[in-house]
Amino acid sequence: MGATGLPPGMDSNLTELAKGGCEIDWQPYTQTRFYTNAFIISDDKLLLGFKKRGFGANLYNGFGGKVEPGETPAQAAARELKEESGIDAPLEHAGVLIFLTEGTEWAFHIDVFSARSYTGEPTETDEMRPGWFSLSENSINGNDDRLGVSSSPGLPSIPYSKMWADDIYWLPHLVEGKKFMGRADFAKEGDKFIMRKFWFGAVC
Ligand SMILES: Nc1ncnc2c1[nH]c(=O)n2[C@H]1C[C@H](O)[C@@H](COP(=O)(O)OP(=O)(O)OP(=O)(O)O)O1
Repeated sequence: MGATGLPPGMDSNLTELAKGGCEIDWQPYTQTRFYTNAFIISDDKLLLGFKKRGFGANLYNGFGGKVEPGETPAQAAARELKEESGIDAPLEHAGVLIFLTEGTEWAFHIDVFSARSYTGEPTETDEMRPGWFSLSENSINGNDDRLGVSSSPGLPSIPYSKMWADDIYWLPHLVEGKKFMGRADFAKEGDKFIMRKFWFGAVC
């Protein structure tokens, strides 16, 4: 923990939402690389993409990627959303996720965005297969989404067991329209990423 009791890399204006994992030190890092991640909410539905290749393949996630030189995070988020799902949306900043993997000297700084409307039709691309998931309170949105029963006809509940392990701690907060910041340190075991330590806070 830093001097304020928050993990390194966090702003000071945060109220703890969730923390856990092993009693280990936060992984040190010397560089930061900037990424984006965007989530579309429409009525009681959430749009996710199934990542077909590359980093995070076979997981559901928001749409995003690297911030290119000369871009703001908001511009990168809009571009990545269009490239990966075919849609445009009035994205608003929703939070920041600092994400580390064991053995790397750098941290992902992921600016997370959300929008409550969009234009265009979500379309499968080389990288992502978009799909809608129910946000209804009647759908079971815990770890075992296989048992999920959605009240949005035909829609499954949010597939947390097939998403990055940190998402369950901040995505419900984003869906409620609240801002967050947090950190998750992962280890790599074979081709799997295991979350070792995490901390998430609400922005006051
Ligand atoms: N732990 C965790 N939770 C939620 N989301 C993420 C993570 N780690 C992550 O990396 N992400 C997100 C951040 C980004 O949206 C993607 C990673 O981007 P990706 O598309 O794989 O990046 P590149 O392929 O390098 O970039 P582009 O080529 O798309 O610019 O996952």
